[in-house]
Amino acid sequence: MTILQFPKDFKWGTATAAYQIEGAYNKDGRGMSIWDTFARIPGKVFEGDNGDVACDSYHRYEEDIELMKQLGIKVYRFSVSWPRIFPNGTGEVNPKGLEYYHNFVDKLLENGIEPYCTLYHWDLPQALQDQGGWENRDTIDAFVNFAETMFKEFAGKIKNWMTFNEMWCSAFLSNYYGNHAPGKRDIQIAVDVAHHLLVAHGKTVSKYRELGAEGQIGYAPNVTWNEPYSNKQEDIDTADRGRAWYVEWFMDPVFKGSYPQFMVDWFEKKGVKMNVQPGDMEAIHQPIDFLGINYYTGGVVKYKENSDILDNEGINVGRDKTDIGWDIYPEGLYYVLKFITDRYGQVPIYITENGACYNDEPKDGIVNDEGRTSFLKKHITQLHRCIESGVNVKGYMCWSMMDNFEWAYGYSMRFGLVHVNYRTQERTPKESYYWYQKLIKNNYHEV
Ligand SMILES: CCOCCOc1ccc(-c2cn(C[C@@H]3NC[C@@H](O)[C@H]3O)nn2)cc1
Repeated sequence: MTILQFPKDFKWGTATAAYQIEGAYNKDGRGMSIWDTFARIPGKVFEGDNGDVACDSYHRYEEDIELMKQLGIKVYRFSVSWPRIFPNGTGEVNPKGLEYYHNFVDKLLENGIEPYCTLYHWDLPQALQDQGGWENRDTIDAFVNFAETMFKEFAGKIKNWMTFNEMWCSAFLSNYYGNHAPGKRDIQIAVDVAHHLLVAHGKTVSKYRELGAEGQIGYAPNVTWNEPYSNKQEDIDTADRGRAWYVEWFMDPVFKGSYPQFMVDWFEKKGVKMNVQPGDMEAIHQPIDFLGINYYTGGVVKYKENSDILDNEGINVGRDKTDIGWDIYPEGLYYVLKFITDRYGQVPIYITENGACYNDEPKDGIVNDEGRTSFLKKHITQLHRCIESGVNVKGYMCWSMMDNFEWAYGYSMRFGLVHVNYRTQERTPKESYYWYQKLIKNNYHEV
């Protein structure tokens, strides 16, 4: 047996997001978000599920934090519901919204758990969407205003901030594929939204520096690793596009101050214009303190003309899959993190999401989710390879602390270390919870 020892101060944690767990959608002054609206459109979400109640964590956060304490996590990644703080997106602050997050963060700190706060995890106030949402550049300043309010209100309590979760999903899944809110299907809108999100990120980082806020700030892109189906140049090129759509498109502007030219050329060939205003790239290109990485899966891609925006199609090469149908590809984590480090240097990295969907149910009070434990073992092994290879990994946050609203899949797909009975709200730690508890206690993984 070999011991894979993690660094002494490695930050083991878990992650969730407001719309997916809080519920209380209309409680204490919260305004509507685009996901409240989207989930109410027939056919958009599995069986018409929505986040009205979710895991009811708005009322049960003390119980949830007790489960986190027993798990032994050092850090907890959560997101703030923008419409709970600004029901109309801007203007009047909702004091009950601030009060909720003060109580929540105080309880985390009381239990020795460091809060890692994501400012935007997809729940844009509907009032701003009514003005054009992220297509409208005015939303950039609305976001900076929201962020500034949070930085000032939680100064000294929250010292780890992420601006945006998975910009690729907010831009392309939501405005090109249309699977997520607001559900548009227009590549030009998607590219414009991606750009506005990046400008909002950069302006928020600048505001954070201007305030002299204590702590660190970063963001959390989602990445994948695409292997070419063959050594044909057309397959290699399409695999590069597949990677760059998630990695370079959202990281080059931050770390290099420019978009990857080969992708700009590709999008322009597909009829997309780059609507970049003077000063935008400089605004985006602000030094950050850490990079969050969300990794779930990777794939093998083959060139196929006009198959979709990248002219590539995924090929099923027979890898095992989780219950949501995603390939289990742990090595992809190693390859993508090495690629990122080679391209952008030793930026501190936190795995801000990694986890698996397995829909096991309790039997006699036990949830034997061995698939999830196996997935975690394989990915944590690859993470150790990264550390051994010089990747500056500082922490790992398992997605997710508990089963929750998995967007268009509703409650049909379970990613939690803790099972949630949505009828009774009973929480049941799964066997993977106990494996992760031991890993955290030992700070090593034995293979
Ligand atoms: C139809 C074409 O499809 C192309 C790829 O489509 C997807 C779908 C989904 C994802 C996806 C989902 N998740 C999990 C969430 N991360 C944040 C947190 O809220 C989790 O719930 N990460 N990535 C990526 C790509």
